[in-house]
Amino acid sequence: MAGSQTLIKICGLTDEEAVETAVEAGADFLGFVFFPKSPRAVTPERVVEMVADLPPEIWDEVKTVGLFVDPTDADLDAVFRILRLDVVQLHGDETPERVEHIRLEYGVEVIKAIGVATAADLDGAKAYAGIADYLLFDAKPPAGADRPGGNAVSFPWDLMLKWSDPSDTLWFLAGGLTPDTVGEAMRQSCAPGVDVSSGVESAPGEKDPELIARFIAAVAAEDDAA
Ligand SMILES: O=C(O)c1ccccc1NCC(=O)[C@H](O)[C@H](O)COP(=O)(O)O
Repeated sequence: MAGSQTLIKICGLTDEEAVETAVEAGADFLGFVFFPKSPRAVTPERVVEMVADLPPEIWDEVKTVGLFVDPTDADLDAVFRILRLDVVQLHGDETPERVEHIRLEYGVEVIKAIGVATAADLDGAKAYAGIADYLLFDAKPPAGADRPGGNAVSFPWDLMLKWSDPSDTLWFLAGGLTPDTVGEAMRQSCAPGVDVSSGVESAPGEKDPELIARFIAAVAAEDDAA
């Protein structure tokens, strides 16, 4: 396992080979999408199958993330009855109070996604700093998109240099990253973590193991060079 300083989340995993590649290459977070309209949507039963053959010792280093959009407690219960997740990613309009409730009620870490187009969007994120365990800064969806994330769209990475947070909550840069762009994105944003979905796919919902390995190697190379 390679391992790197910058946290790496591979999101929208849908098959065993991609999961194994992500783990072997050194991903820190494995993301599974529980948003029915997504081409990456999975069931909790399917996630149980996908991770079943991973060596148990990896769970000291790797976290499972379930991605939801404005979930009710019933939505979360339906997944947690079958699958124990380490982290819940909230990609909708969840309030800080809702983030806090989910952390306490489900005993999980929470990643709160924040849509970014301009520096003004960073102001709204401050309400979640120190409440969510991690923030994830993602591009706002294009007009007419049928999902709030996973759209292969970027925002200006250097906007993140304007982010200041006394609580030092860890954060991910997301949105349209690829193996070819992630190094430059890391240099421009100084992100402590990076997240990718579309950029490691051959088609929506079909992860490409080679692209996953290249993405993680590119992050490690940038870490080594820094
Ligand atoms: O992936 C989806 O289909 C999705 C659906 C609903 C909300 C969020 C979704 N994806 C979020 C992500 O995969 C990432 O956290 C992030 O948006 C980066 O995606 P990408 O631009 O595809 O790399």
